[in-house]
Amino acid sequence: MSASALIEIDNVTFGYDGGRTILKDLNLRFLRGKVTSVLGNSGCGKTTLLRLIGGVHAPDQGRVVFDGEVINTHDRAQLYRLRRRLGMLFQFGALFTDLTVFDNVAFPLREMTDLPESMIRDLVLMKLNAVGLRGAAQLRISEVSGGMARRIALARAIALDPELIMYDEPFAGLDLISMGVAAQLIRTLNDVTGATTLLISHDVPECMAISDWVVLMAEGGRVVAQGTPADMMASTDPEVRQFVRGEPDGPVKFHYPAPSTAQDFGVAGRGAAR
Ligand SMILES: Nc1ncnc2c1ncn2[C@@H]1O[C@H](COP(=O)(O)OP(=O)(O)OP(=O)(O)O)[C@@H](O)[C@H]1O
Repeated sequence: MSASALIEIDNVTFGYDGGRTILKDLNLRFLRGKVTSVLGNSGCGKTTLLRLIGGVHAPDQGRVVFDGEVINTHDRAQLYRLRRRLGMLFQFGALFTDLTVFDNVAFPLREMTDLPESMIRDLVLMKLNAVGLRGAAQLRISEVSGGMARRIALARAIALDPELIMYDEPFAGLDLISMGVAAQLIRTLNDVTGATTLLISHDVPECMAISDWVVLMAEGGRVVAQGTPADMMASTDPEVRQFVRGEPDGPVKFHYPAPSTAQDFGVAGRGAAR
């Protein structure tokens, strides 16, 4: 990949509290203006990667670089500056249920800027318009559907015009139509705002449909493969094929290692089991 990376993960190794290594010697680049998806099975370290980029944790080894600056989790002023440039949408990115849709989106603008209320109003309505919910501005969060709530959270995540938008499982719990809408929105918002998007998810078809680049990660933060969605779909690597085609069995086993069923259910060789 070229030099225009917004985020660089250089030889990063990390374990929580110095415990088990979650990411080992990880190297990745996320290019400016692109939508990149990181796919991988549960527990392989995807959320951990987002936390390192957000400066929540520091790597044990290696460095995380944001726009040429090494993230230093001890430098509070730097973190504050970097986080203002980041929009994060977490799986259960809680909206304030007692507030209106409008006030939820206005929240980061009121907290982080000194803009006059008239300008906040215009910005909020613009963001809501971008997610198709300008007309819902005065509803309370308790009155909106799950799919709408996700779009509101999205409008809130982009309220401050972040340069990097990170999504953690943005499709979780959505029905197929809402999922398609959310996916297209993520793509559109990236392109319209000129942001860079990083997405972690289990939902392969949605990620393939909207990403410029896809990274398949496995246990320990091992990068199994990366490439364009077309590259990934055409891959003959059994591990990639299993993942992108959702094949039930392949190198990654469905079952967590366990004693044999015969042993667990007490049916081992009937005659033999006493
Ligand atoms: N705060 C924490 N302290 C200790 N261990 C953690 C912490 N957060 C995550 N882990 C462990 O780190 C590993 C990677 O977790 P992570 O959430 O990054 O995976 P993931 O790929 O995002 O999984 P999922 O797709 O299920 O969200 C898991 O084994 C998890 O149990």
